[in-house]
Amino acid sequence: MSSQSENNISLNNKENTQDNAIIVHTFFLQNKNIEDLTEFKLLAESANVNILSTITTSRTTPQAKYFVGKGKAEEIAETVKALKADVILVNHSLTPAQTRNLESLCECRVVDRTGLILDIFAQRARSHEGKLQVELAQLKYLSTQLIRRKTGLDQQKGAVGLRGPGETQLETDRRLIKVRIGQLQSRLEKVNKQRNQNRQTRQKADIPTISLVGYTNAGKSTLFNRLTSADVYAADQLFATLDPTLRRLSIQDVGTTILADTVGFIRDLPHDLVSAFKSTLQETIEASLLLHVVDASDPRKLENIQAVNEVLAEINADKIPLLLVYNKIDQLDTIMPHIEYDDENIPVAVYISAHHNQGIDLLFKAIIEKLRNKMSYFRLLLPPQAGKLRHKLYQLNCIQQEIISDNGDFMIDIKIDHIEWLKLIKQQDVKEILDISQIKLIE
Ligand SMILES: Nc1nc2c(ncn2[C@@H]2O[C@H](COP(=O)(O)OP(=O)(O)OP(=O)(O)O)[C@@H](O)[C@H]2O)c(=O)[nH]1
Ligand SMILES: [Mg+2]
Repeated sequence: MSSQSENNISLNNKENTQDNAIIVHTFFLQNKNIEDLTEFKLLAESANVNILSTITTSRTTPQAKYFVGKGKAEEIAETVKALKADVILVNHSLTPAQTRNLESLCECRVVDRTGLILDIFAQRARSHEGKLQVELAQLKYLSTQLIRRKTGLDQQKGAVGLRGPGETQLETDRRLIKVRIGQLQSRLEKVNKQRNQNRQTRQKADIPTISLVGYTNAGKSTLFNRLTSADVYAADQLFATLDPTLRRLSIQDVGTTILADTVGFIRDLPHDLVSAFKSTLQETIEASLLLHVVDASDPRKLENIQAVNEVLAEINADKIPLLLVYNKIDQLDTIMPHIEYDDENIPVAVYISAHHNQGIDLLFKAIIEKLRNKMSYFRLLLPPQAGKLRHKLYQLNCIQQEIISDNGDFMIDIKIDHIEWLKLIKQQDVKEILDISQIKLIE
């Protein structure tokens, strides 16, 4: 695979040696944000690329042919030759034509931001499901980029093997990719079913899931390890975690919960990638509580929070109770571990350092208070002899309405703090009288 137009989305060559890269970043005049470039360099390093040189330029709008201007493109080509670079990494989404034009001018592979993120994902995926998802996302990306592989792929080649008569190579490639995408999707569906079953078992047992979400490198895995004493890979790399990791976590007053560590988010995440990871993010979508971990020492923390909120909205997880966890406060001189409350005295944010073990007790406290605040609505059907339980419900002050039927059954609607509910149904006498199958959740 020495030809530059082959294997475009894979950065690492076969021998798995480090690629030497030139980084290209364009500042748009209204937004001269140096952190964008810093983050891109970190992305490149996370992909195990050796950065030879960084070329920046300013524009008001992208240029159609090369994205950068013609003069800049020539400068890039000269630098590639002088430094013997293997790849050009461009911190934007390029059109297939721009990639192709830049490749032929510079005689060097060109990978854009999406391609780079996909490459990191491909390197990181460990689970069967993760690998399937990455391959699916890569193929979807490849199919949009296909026109670039022009030479030798666009001519009529006649009916050979799988190809239909009169089909061009490009059409064949498209068709094969479509077939493979279909295969991957049906395999993913199977894996997904299994995952759903596991989740349903947990839901039946009424075990709440707490999901760690947040911008990549915020410290989710470090916190996960801190909370569960697990040994999950945490590193100063972007997208260190790809597959979700689940652990039991016992919390005082709440009981058993499941804590989920998840893939980090990043701004400008391609839409296809989000949808490819939807099933991985399912743990997030169905969580009882989200811990949104923020790197409090990042100058762009507000933008990062915004980017994460956008992805949460995209996967319909924006209605789930959420607690902001400002991490890495050891990097800031002025902030001590504390909880921030809203007007109704409900925790909204906790300031901690996962790495230095500061404020973890406060985090637990806030989680308990936050889950306490979560109300559940049930309709119970109680037999006449359940008087004692009915009395308990009255004591808890949670009965909203009660209807007594002719045969003496009680139909009771309750609104109850979720933790109280979990405690209640654990009591032996309640267990004996309450027919779980008769309980209905009311919206
Ligand atoms: N100074 C400081 N560094 C921290 C703290 N928590 C985590 N880190 C560091 O931040 C880096 C990223 O941590 P991870 O836990 O891998 O971050 P993550 O959010 O899981 O990242 P992805 O899996 O890539 O999304 C590591 O180098 C950690 O050691 C903290 O409280 N203080
Ligand atoms: Mg992680």
